[in-house]
Parts: sequence; structure tokens; C-alpha cells
Amino acid sequence: MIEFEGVTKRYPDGTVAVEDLSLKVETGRITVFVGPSGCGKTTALRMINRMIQPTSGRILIDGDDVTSRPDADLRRGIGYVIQGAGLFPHRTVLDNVATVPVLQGVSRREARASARELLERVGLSANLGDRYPSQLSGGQQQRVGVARALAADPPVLLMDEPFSAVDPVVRDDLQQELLRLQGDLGKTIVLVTHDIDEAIRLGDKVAVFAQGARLAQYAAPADLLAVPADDFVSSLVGRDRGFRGLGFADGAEIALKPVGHTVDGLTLELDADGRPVGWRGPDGLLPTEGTFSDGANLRTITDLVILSPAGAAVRVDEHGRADGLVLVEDLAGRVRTQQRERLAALTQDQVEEAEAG
Ligand SMILES: Nc1ncnc2c1ncn2[C@@H]1O[C@H](COP(=O)(O)OP(=O)(O)OP(=O)(O)O)[C@@H](O)[C@H]1O
Repeated sequence: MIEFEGVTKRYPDGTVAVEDLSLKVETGRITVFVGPSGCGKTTALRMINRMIQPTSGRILIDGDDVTSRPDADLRRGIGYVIQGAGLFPHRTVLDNVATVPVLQGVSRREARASARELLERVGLSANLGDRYPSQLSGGQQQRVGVARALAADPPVLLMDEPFSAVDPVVRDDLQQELLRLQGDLGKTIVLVTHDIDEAIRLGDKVAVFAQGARLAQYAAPADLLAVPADDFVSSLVGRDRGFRGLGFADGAEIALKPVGHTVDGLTLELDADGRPVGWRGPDGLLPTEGTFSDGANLRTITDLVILSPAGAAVRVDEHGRADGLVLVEDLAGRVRTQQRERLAALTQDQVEEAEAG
């Protein structure tokens, strides 16, 4: 766990970038600092690895004050990824990734072999290893930046706007890749972004900062969407928060209708193996517009219901065979209860937090 205890940073010109910040970052999870430009996100992040010294207060990693260890020793356990990757331009990709392990005494050969594996891990083909950073796309460079930060296998990873220099499509890929990687690695990640959608997508918990790193809200993304703490958070979270919140609601508990059910004169037609072909009705065959399977969230299912000519989403099993239908009314029933459940869970969490001190 990383703990900020009453941390303040006042720059020499008098600017108070962070004022009395207290916050606990959970081990093995992704915590996102989000907020408008200049609110103190980067300053707060860089105090963790002591690139910036707090004016007052303490930061503890697993109970140890970060000031109790030499900088080099501290940073060995903390990977750092920045916007635009910050790669060494005159070193090949492989050597960029191998830099820190070589500095730590790992043989060059061994470090390069692990670097190759790491490149594949972050979704790059190992044969890009001999190129120089300028010979890669922005998204590829960013992946190399992540590989380099992971090379020393640090338990903590700090990421400062890691994906903001790339276009939205690449950004989407990189975000997905980070979530996949984190599923394998379980690092303690602190990620700074000004993009609330990125925060909601990536964060296990999101710290919404106002000016001076004042914590406006610190909550799971689903809770930020369901119950923004104040107008500031509400305006940052933006529109459609109810609909976006459905992305965090499990679709497993929706009542299903049998596949043979006729909806508005339309019946689901199946092929010989039981896979959906389309909706058969008086006007011929209409498309199903997609299917969902176990694990789908309410947002996905709602989208399918809206797109379906029958107003029904088709569920399929692991072989692609239709095994149930979700009709508008069944969806509505689930949507009705899910916000109530979320509010009840929030209240329960608050009670437990209060009891824990
Ligand atoms: N070295 C410095 N000297 C004086 N003021 C600084 C310094 N670095 C940052 N600041 C100021 O501290 C405040 C917080 O800056 P910081 O970079 O932490 O914000 P941020 O939330 O990361 O912003 P952005 O999203 O624009 O990067 C800003 O008002 C900034 O101008």
C-alpha cells in the first residue's frame, strides 16, 4: 500500500500544488489520479518516487517512509512511464528496455533476452528490437516505454499521461493492453490522466482531484458514475453517467426468455447447430445485430436490445448456440434494481470504512 499522509507541496515561487493530501493506494490495483490541468496530479505522483520532495507530510510504501531509503534504491522498486515514452533516441529498442537491468548488474545478453520477452508481453513483435525509437509509431514507442518500466520487475508502476500522445484508436488498444497485462502482473499502478473516460476504464479506484490536489472524491468508477460527490465531480464525469454505469453492472441476473419465444411477430431462426441466423417475420429475415455471452455487462446487453429489430438481445453459449433472449421488459427490470443495489452497497462500504477507522 502507498499512503499519502497530510502531504503538501509548495514550490519555491509559492504555488501550492498539493495541499494536505491524505490517500491510500491499494496494493496490486490500478489507482487513477484524474482532474483538470494544473490540479497537482503530476506533483502528487512524482512525490512517490521522490522526483519531487514534499514540503510537509509523509509518503509511505508498505509502511516505510520513502525518505528512509536512498533514491536509487527506492526507484528500483518503482517503474515510471511518461507521455511520449521518453525513450533514449540513440539506443535500440532492445537496449532501451535492457538499460535498467544492465545497470543493476544483469549481463547484457541475459537482459536483452528478457527484453525480447517483455516486448512480446506488451504486444510488440521481438523483431522490432533492433530498431531505434524514431523508427517506431507513437503507439509502439509507448509500448516500449511500458516494457522498459517493467524490465526491473518493480512492484510499483507510476504512469503519467502514458497514452495521451497517441490517437484515439491506438489509445484504446494501449488501454486494453494495459488491463490485460495488469491481469497477469498485478502491479500497484498509479496512473495520472486528465481524461475521465480513461480513468473510468482503467481505474480500480479513481481519485478525482480539484485544485491543490484536493480530493473531491475517491471511489470505484461505478460509484463515481452512480453517485458523484458534488457538482465538480458530476460535471467532470459528464453526460450519460447512468448509461455508462451499466458497463459495471453484471448482466448475469437478468431473467431470460426461451429461444423459441415470439417477439412482435418475429421468431429467432437458428441454423442446424442452433446458432442464430436472424429474426424471421412477415418481412423476411432481419439481422440479430450481434449476440452476448456469459459475463456480458448491462451496457452491452442494452445496446443489443436497442439495435435488435425484435427489441431482444440473444444470448449464446460457448459454442455460439442461442440459449436465451433478453427482452426490453426483462432488461428494464434489471436496470431498475441495479442502481438500488449499488446505493445499498455504497452505504454498506461507508459503514465498513467508518468501522475500520
Ligand atoms: N516547478 C514548479 N514551480 C512552480 N510551480 C509549479 C512547478 N511545477 C508545477 N507547478 C505548478 O503546480 C501546479 C500543479 O502542477 P502539476 O503539474 O502537478 O499539475 P497537473 O495536474 O499534473 O497538470 P497537467 O494535467 O496540466 O499536467 C500548477 O499550478 C503548476 O503550474
